[in-house]
Amino acid sequence: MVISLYIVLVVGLLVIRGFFQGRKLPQGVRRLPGPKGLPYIGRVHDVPSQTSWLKFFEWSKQYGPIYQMKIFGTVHVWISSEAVARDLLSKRSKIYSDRPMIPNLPDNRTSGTYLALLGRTAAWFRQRKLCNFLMHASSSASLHSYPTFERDRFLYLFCLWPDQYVEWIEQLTSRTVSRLCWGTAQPGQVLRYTTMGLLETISPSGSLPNIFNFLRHLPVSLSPWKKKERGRRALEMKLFAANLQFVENSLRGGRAEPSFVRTFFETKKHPDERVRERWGELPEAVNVVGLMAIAGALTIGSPLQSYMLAMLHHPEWQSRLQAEIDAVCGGRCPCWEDRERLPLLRAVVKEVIRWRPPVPTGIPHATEADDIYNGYFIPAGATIHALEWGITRDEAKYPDPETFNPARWLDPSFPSFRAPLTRYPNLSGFSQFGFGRRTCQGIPIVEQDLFLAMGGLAWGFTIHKKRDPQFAGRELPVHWNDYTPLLIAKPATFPFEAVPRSREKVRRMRDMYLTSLAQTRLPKDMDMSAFKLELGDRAYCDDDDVVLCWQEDAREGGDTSNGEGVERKQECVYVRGTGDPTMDRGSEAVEGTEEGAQVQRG
Ligand code: HEM
Repeated sequence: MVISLYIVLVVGLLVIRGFFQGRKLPQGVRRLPGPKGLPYIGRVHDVPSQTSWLKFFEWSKQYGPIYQMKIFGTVHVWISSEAVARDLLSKRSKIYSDRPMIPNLPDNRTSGTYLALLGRTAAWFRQRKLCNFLMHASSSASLHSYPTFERDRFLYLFCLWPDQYVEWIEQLTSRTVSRLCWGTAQPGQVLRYTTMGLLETISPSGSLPNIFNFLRHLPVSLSPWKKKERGRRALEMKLFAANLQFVENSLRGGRAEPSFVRTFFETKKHPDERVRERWGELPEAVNVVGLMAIAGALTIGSPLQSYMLAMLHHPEWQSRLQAEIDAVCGGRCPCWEDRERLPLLRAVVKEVIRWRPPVPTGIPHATEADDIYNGYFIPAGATIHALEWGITRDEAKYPDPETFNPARWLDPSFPSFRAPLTRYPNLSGFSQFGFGRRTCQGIPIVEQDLFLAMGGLAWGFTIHKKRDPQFAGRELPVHWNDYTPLLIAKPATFPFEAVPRSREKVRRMRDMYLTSLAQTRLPKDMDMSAFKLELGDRAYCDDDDVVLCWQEDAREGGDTSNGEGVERKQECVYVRGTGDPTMDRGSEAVEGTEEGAQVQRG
């Protein structure tokens, strides 16, 4: 009886909704073109679960730079032209700056937890202002050199164990944002894990309810997605609370490193009450900082891996880049202060992002009112996708778009060229970071991280295709475009050889690593108790998914280097049974142990 009533109610609501959405349009106004689909479900069956952006781009070639498709009653608009995206998302941002509801995280617009997913609410406005203030304070202090210290650590670990490149890249990015957020790299590994889980929760291809949205009505007991998200969120909250506790303890001891949270606390001590109150209350600041950590933990790793892919397929650009770095830096590794004199390195950074957009489908906006654009009707409540993959393939702006060609940013004959080369190319205002009022706020971090890491890789290594000794040294094939399907896409792993360019450079890398350790190690008596997550802390509810919690001990006398190779002593943060090979790899070493294990190589 209850079920029948429920079905009648749902069908009734759908009919009413269909009636309003199917209403007559004003004279001379048309609906956007687009692929016709089956009633109600639209063309959902035609969207591949892998590299969906290629299909959306293919449709844009057929239907034009802006087209629509109805899926489960919602109008989805796809934009593949930067000009159209700017016309709507930037110039009409008053009605195009909302976010759609995510079926697998249905309170995303209102809960205030994740700024990037909030609707255009007062909380979003406040949080964005705070985010902006914290970013500005940190970037005007050159991000406290954290990206350099972490890059130096990364290069030597990559040199010792290049096969584990994904691990080192993701440690680099998650440790850097952890330090920016909380003044310590300690949370980096758990942050990676909880962020990957959140990506699955919100990505269309990550959880079934995001495609078949009626599944969101299932009770928790019948919904593996809800259970998984609850467990993930519980761990994330525990992590953020531990991080806050750590900063508070460090402040009490007068030894807090610079961080977003420290900056926030400092404003609370300001003599002027208006300044004290300007940035809101602590619980909201904890969420804002947490979101900034999430936003930076994995995104930056994607272009770093794409850089390696690009160098494997285009060795000529690697040689040119090395020549530029050698000429300008005279044998030392590039540093952030060199940026004006390294335009090719900046062009490579930008071209990697253009060639393989890290967020290829974009993060959707939503409309708050009906609109008419060039005679086409866009209804209120539509989901608007700036298809970043398509935008970077606009032949008018990027001739021969499939070719990786950094010259398009350096040579005046290309439409994307901009002078002066001491300043351009840079990432500011680049379409790949979104549009209008929702533009990405992490560009200073991305810019510095990528410049230093790509520059360091080109300085230290020649990356080339691996040869197979069993087949007369034949080159092992490397894919061009096999990317993971979540909202942030990263390349599937590939074989390669990373040859250090000289013995001298390896020696320098080791010195840089040791210096970075010395500069970043915390005093011996530092209170790290906040980070003692328990062995077996559950991240997910499935029995297999157990967080083992390794933490690198970064105190004096903790993480040590024996001067030859590197000895990694870890206490706890690892994850089993996630199906993610990156996560699984470390678990072998800790299986069955409580204290952790020593991993020694090199
Ligand atoms: C390669 C790295 C990154 C890429 C490609 C990227 C890209 C994007 C994109 C496409 C959006 C959506 C813009 C829109 O809706 O129009 C976005 C939003 C955002 N990003 Fe990033 N991002 C990156 C790294 C970061 C980092 C390191 C941070 C750290 C603070 C960050 C913070 C944010 C925030 C706070 C938003 C939400 C803005 C809002 O909704 O108001 N991003 N990013």
